[in-house]
Amino acid sequence: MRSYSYINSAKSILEQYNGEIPLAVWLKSYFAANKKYGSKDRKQIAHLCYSYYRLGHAFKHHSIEERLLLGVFLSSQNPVFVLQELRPEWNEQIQRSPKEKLELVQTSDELNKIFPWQQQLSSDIEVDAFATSFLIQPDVYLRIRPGKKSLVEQQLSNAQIPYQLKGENCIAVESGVKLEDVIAIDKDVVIQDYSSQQVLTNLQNHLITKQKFTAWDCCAASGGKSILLKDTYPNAELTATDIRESILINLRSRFRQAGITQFNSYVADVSSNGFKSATSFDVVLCDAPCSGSGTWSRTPEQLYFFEEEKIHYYSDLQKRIALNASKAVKRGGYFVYITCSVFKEENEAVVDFLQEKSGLQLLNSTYHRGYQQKADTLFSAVFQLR
Ligand SMILES: C[S@@+](CC[C@H](N)C(=O)[O-])C[C@H]1O[C@@H](n2cnc3c(N)ncnc32)[C@H](O)[C@@H]1O
Repeated sequence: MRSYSYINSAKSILEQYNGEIPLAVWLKSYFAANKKYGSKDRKQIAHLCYSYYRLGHAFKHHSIEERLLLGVFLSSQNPVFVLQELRPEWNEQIQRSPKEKLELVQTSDELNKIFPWQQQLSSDIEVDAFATSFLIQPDVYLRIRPGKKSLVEQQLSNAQIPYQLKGENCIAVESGVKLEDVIAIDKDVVIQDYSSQQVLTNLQNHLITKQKFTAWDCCAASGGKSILLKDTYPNAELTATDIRESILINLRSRFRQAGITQFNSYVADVSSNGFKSATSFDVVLCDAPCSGSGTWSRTPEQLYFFEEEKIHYYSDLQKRIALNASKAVKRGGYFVYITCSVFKEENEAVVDFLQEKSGLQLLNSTYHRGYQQKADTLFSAVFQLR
């Protein structure tokens, strides 16, 4: 295919896609229905589409074609086929940093427009660095499970997969690497973002124990934080709940792989009026549903399609879930509130609300800032019921 065909195919996709389902899922079924694209074509076209959304709300007055070229220039680090033909002078500058490249092409301050919700952004997040991070594809991270480090390093080396150790038990690999055939996922490693791996460090500063204690992961999804908790505190007696049975089926299957056999899991809508847990726990984890704004460089289509009103929707839901869940904390026990959002209304405002309404005392709160290291940004706050 020629460059202009790639541009036209990407343009046609962008005109049809409306952001309702993840772009990766949408593209998969689009390419399955359009067999004429070979694997190289699919890669080029997908890269163009993702690059378009990486611009967020910048360059909105440009045509789709021009935005596709700008997007692919600003968010690629290696020469790109379409630029070779259509903007060879940009390909020569491709290895410059996104900020330098923006200076080459911008007519006004477009960096400020990539992420337009600066009023809602937490003051702990550096605006320019955060906006620039959308132009960079984050890495994929593996958390090595206890006792598996040398095995995992050996397996990656044997398969000649380049990797980088980031701290004791974290490995970064480039996105797109096929890992399933090389490593036992969930048994030996968990695919988990770098910042996501850090969210229990504040709890670990307060709760240092090898003893048994009870823990409830009240928004467990498929159990990423639950497995982290069990690896950190092997004697934790875990209960995992979620509003969706379908995701708990995934959790049970992952737990099987992970060798976690003793646990409770059931469906619970923790936001509902009058919800009350029948049991109380030493530790409650509340990894609440959120805008996901700290993870949008993985899913830049969400940056493009996000509607500001959603921030209030999530904040309200988070307050209801967190307050209901906080009532299940035993005296002396801990409550950990987590989101992958960068909006203060979803984080600092929920912490203030909990301090006012729940009787919990805030011990610490942190942004786990991944935006300058090709990772997600998460927020965590640890409370205690004294
Ligand atoms: C951010 S995800 C949790 C991710 C998970 N802890 C992990 O590490 O993989 C939030 C989860 O909250 C669940 N959820 C949404 N509303 C809920 C509610 N009212 N009660 C309980 N869970 C809810 C969602 O189904 C979703 O799985």
